[in-house]
Amino acid sequence: TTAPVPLTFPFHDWSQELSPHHDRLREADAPVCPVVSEYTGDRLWLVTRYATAKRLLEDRRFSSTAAMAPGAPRQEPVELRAPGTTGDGVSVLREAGLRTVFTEGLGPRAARRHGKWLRDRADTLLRDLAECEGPVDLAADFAQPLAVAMTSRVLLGELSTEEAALLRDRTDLALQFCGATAEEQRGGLIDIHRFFTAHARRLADGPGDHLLKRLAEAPAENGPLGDAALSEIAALLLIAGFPTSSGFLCGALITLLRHPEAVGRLHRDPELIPDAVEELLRHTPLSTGAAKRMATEDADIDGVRIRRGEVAMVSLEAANHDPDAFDDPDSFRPERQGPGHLGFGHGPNFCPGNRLARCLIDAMVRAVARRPGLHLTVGPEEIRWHEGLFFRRPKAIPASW
Ligand code: HEM
Ligand SMILES: CC[C@@H]1NC(=O)[C@H](Cc2c[nH]c3ccccc23)NC1=O
Repeated sequence: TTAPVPLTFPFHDWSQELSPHHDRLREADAPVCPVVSEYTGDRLWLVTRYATAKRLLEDRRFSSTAAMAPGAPRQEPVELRAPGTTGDGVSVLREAGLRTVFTEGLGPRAARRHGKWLRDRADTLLRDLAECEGPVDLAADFAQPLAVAMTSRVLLGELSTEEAALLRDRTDLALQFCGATAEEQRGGLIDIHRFFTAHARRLADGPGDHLLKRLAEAPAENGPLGDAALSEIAALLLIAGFPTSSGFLCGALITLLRHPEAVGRLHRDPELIPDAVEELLRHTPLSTGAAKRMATEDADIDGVRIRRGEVAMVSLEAANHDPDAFDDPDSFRPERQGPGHLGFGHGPNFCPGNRLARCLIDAMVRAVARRPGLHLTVGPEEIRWHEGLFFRRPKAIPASW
């Protein structure tokens, strides 16, 4: 008998329909399954069950930093590091003693400070669209401009329309599994690095109260941030904060428009919006890849021996759809009670931007709930998606009132 051919990863589910592999893996006995990276041939472990995912993500023997190191087994075609950079902005922040400034700059106070104008911007964008005749594109003219506004005013400083377009195109190029050669992807990473080498200091010194300014002006333990460190940090804010927010807002919008009765309930009772935001974060798949951790010592997870140096990946979207954790997981139920979702991960690398992201999503949902009757003008299966992106995003969301 021939050994079973291990699954290759990723599963190529570029739309919001989760791959049938996830169901099969969850039903199979092994909650930790061997897969092979389609692009590097590296052998990796994949976790798809909620309980196993939480346990692994809070297990200190599994390191995110080690999984990013050069030469580590990996899912992505090219290492996410421009030549001459560490490719690990989180460690640059830690070594500069700026993690507290960073997390506070993204924390509840920042979310409250920016909440008012984010809601006004979301409402204005949607009101202007409501005055248009015929169908509108909620991706290009609502979700993405809202994500750009947040990235500019909260994270990086005032980006021009051209700069935002350049950065969106280069992050799409760099952060994808297929659709570009390895050389083109490296070029995308280099262009992002070049952009911030040229502009990070100007953005930090420019107008506004954004995070890059707060980091550049903070009294770092090891002296103020040099240009190279500032550029790495700016690239981290972009890569972690922009394609994720933009893709998520688009995906969450589609989920809302497919559930008009839920939007009607939120219109009548806006107090339900925060719970709806959490259910959107559970239900809406964002990453087509997985959160990766390298074992820094041999570890047994659910009877599977993961050896030191091997990399385990957690599919957060599979865990968020685990029937053992969530009743009828594929249905969108804003009033659902139950365990916390893993839409922002779990454990030491839990998303530090989660408060700001919740505030952004809340602003989007509030604007949609104020104008019920908005609906897709195509069937959900007709929506076209950017194929291959790490963070799913549709090419357009045709809608009308
Ligand atoms: C809807 C929007 C967002 C979602 C769904 C999201 C989700 C996540 C998830 C799941 C992780 C954990 C990855 C892992 O465990 O390896 C993460 C990490 C991270 N996120 Fe977010 N995020 C969003 C927006 C943001 C924003 C706006 C920022 C602002 C800069 C941000 C900054 C980060 C950073 C720096 C990390 C790495 C944390 C670490 O490795 O210690 N995210 N995010
Ligand atoms: C190389 C593939 C790429 N590498 C990562 O570390 C992230 C981890 C992650 C899972 N869901 C998220 C949502 C927002 C931000 C990050 C994540 N996912 C990826 O696809």
